[in-house]
Amino acid sequence: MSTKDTVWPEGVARHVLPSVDSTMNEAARLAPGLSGSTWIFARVQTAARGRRGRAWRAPEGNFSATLVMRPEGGLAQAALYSFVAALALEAALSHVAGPHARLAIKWPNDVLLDGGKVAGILLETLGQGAQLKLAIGIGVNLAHTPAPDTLESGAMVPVSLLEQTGMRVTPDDFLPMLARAFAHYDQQFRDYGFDAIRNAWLARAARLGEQITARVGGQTHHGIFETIDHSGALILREQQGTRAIAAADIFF
Ligand SMILES: O=C(O)CCCC[C@@H]1SC[C@@H]2NC(=O)N[C@@H]21
Repeated sequence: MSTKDTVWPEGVARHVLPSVDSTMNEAARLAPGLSGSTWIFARVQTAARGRRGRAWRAPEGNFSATLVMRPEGGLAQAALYSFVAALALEAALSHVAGPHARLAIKWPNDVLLDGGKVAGILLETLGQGAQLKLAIGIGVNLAHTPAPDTLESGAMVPVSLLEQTGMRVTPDDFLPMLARAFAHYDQQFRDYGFDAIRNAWLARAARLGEQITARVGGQTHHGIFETIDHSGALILREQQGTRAIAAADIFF
């Protein structure tokens, strides 16, 4: 690790907790009193959650944090931060794992390493109107993976950075790298809009141009993953035409 790795982005605050139920819950508790962007970081979470109400394991040695911030463009743009966060997470992991690590982003925001899920992102809005804030929760399997019997059928195989690369990175060391990468992509978004983020995201997308399956509610759609549109929706080319999918579980 070089001294540059520990540099903290200017104007961003952080709260460090030894243990918490969930950094998302702590974000909701603290948000009304926070004025600027703040990372809420915990060494252990006892009741962490994933997308769609799923449980998320967050033992000591894995990375757990939630960034509370004001989204550029308010509620309309808030969901686009899913892609900003995924790019930042991929960049921070690439920084620690090296340029040859096989990293990719699975739509919308899971980060894959060697084809397995190494990190997940959960977005929640807090407050309304002028008080609107976004909580971006990030969990990374730096050292541990959940036991196979805790996974839903069809879930991506979980992997850890340690097991795939042999790299030992502590959550405390990973936090400034991720915070810097996020500040970089957030600035890109503010300066150049979603197009810049979309292009960078597409360059790292898993299975772009390949056959995938999207499960939306009770319906299953098979097709070619063509692109993402300007709202971040996945464009699936089916035999009868293209379909824009705003939210789904994706299977390879
Ligand atoms: O892939 C997913 O389902 C998203 C997982 C998000 C987990 C992180 S860990 C930090 C933050 N606190 C939580 O309770 N969840 C998110």
